[in-house]
Amino acid sequence: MGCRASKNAENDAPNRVDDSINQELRKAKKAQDQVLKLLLLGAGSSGKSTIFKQMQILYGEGYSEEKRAALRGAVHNNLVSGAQAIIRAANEGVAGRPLEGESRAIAEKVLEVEENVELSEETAHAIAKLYQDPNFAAAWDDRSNFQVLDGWADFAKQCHKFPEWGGPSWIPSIADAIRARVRTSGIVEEQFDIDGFNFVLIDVGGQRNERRKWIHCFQQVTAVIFVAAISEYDQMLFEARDKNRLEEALELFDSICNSEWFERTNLVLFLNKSDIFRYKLCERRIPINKSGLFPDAPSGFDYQQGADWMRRKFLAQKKNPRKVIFTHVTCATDTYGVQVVFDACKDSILRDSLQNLGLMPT
Ligand SMILES: Nc1nc2c(ncn2[C@@H]2O[C@H](COP(=O)(O)OP(=O)(O)OP(=O)(O)O)[C@@H](O)[C@H]2O)c(=O)[nH]1
Ligand SMILES: [Mg+2]
Repeated sequence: MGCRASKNAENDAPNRVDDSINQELRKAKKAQDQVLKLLLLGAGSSGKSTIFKQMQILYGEGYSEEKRAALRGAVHNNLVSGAQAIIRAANEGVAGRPLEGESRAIAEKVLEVEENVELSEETAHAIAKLYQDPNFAAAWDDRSNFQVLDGWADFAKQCHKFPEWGGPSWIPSIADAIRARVRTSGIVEEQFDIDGFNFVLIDVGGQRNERRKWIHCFQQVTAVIFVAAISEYDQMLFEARDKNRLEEALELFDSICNSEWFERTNLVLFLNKSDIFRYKLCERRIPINKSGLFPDAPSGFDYQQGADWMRRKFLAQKKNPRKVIFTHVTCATDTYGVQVVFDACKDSILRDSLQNLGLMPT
């Protein structure tokens, strides 16, 4: 008997180890079978789709030639419509100074170009020439006064290289593809396998008329990534020209972070467009309270103080003191920067969702 007892005791030990390994493996498998749903929310133009593109580059199939070629038309439209907006703003006295002489004649031609038309050599060179005009440049500098794409100059700087850049056989670079602006309408989603975990990333349109569609994605969300463009403190909404963009982003964040839908959902706040924020605040010295709407903002031009104020201002919208919101200052056009930030988010999202599933000690 003694011998059997001792034999059993000997056999028990490896079984317990095997059981606990199996249990851990089952837990890990269960965790990996979970679909982790990440929802990108935020106002129009805040940078949601740019983050989405970066995730495709970092964790998806990347940005193939085919995908980039499909964005040629978008880049052409961004370039031409941006130039037209600047010309109108200059000539109508909204920004900069009215164009004169040869530039005025060139500008008239550019205004005649229709949307969705292949970029011609004449238009490319006309825009390259206008880009050198001081009155046109002054209007571009005053771009907070009207609606124009933030990254327009990245395209304008290159169009003198036509046809190597912008020509019929040109394929946008990855940098051009990241900057190409196509307003999102509806809901776009893609699945990514990241470190063996199954993430679904959902991108929605952020302009006001798009937001009624958001509710369709609100169920079983693992984490909301709210994207706010902190550089837009002196700009008006595209869809409502009397509404300050930062004020809109704060109100929207208020409704999301206090929403019953997301009571138990991880919330990550991206304070985005940090590069433009730095340029506006430190180089152009545009005060955060230029609109008069943010009297509690720092009056100086220190980047860190400004970014810290933005963080506090957004977090002050939160009504539940127990709710944890992870914040990151981001530049969505910088692939490496997005990777670093996403790595940090991913770890906290995974830890939290595994705890919620009872797969990890709290
Ligand atoms: N310089 C700079 N540009 C950015 C940044 N994030 C986004 N952009 C640019 O801002 C523009 C708008 O970005 P999108 O990603 O299309 O914005 P969105 O939030 O998806 O906008 P909707 O689809 O209308 O909701 C694009 O031209 C981007 O290249 C950033 O951090 N820095
Ligand atoms: Mg979008």
